[in-house]
Amino acid sequence: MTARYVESSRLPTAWGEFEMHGFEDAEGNKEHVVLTMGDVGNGEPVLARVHSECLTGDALFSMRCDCGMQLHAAMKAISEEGRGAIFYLRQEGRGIGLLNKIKAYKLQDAGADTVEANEQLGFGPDMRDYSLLKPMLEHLKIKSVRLMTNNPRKVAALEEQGVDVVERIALQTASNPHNEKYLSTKAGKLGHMFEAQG
Ligand SMILES: Nc1nc2c(ncn2[C@@H]2O[C@H](COP(=O)(O)OP(=O)(O)OP(=O)(O)O)[C@@H](O)[C@H]2O)c(=O)[nH]1
Ligand SMILES: [Zn+2]
Repeated sequence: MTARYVESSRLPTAWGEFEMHGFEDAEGNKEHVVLTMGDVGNGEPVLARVHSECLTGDALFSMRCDCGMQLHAAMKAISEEGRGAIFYLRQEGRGIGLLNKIKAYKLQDAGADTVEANEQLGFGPDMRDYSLLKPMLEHLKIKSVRLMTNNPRKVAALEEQGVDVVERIALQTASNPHNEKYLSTKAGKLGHMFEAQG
């Protein structure tokens, strides 16, 4: 997959002013954004988050997952450093799309875990393709990152794009009764690295 740079603008947010860079991915017919703060192209490792779209968590305050809280935590961390980048990839539902994610939630309400629900719908557990990061990283001249994630596959994916992941920073948010099973499936079946919470 590839993405074409289109335009940039300012984006003032609750966590300060970011620069928003828009990319178009003709293959997936999707529009993606990268939010940056400070000079990310100066060669120093960039505090970065690769965030997969989650309409329910990012915009609708869902408590079924930790996406919204992770996005806010990443924006806050970047604003505190005054420098960083958030790659906001439109790969809703780990790449299966919003309507299929709703179908997966329905199956989860009947007892399936996140991975089983995807499989029952005929999808792999994680359909995301990170190759469209490459043109974004090149455009922004980012060669090394300190990556905020619990997902080892994201670290591997960035390294495959030729980016040096000099550090992985855990991005842990609080669990609640609605997302406990989701978080434990991520740790148990998807290899996410969570530290024990007291
Ligand atoms: N198919 C499916 N996708 C989900 C479900 N819950 C959340 N998602 C999607 O999962 C994506 C977020 O990925 P996660 O696996 O939660 O976390 P991650 O981004 O890989 O890892 P971190 O960097 O640690 O956050 C978003 O695109 C969500 O829409 C679910 O139950 N089923
Ligand atoms: Zn989510």
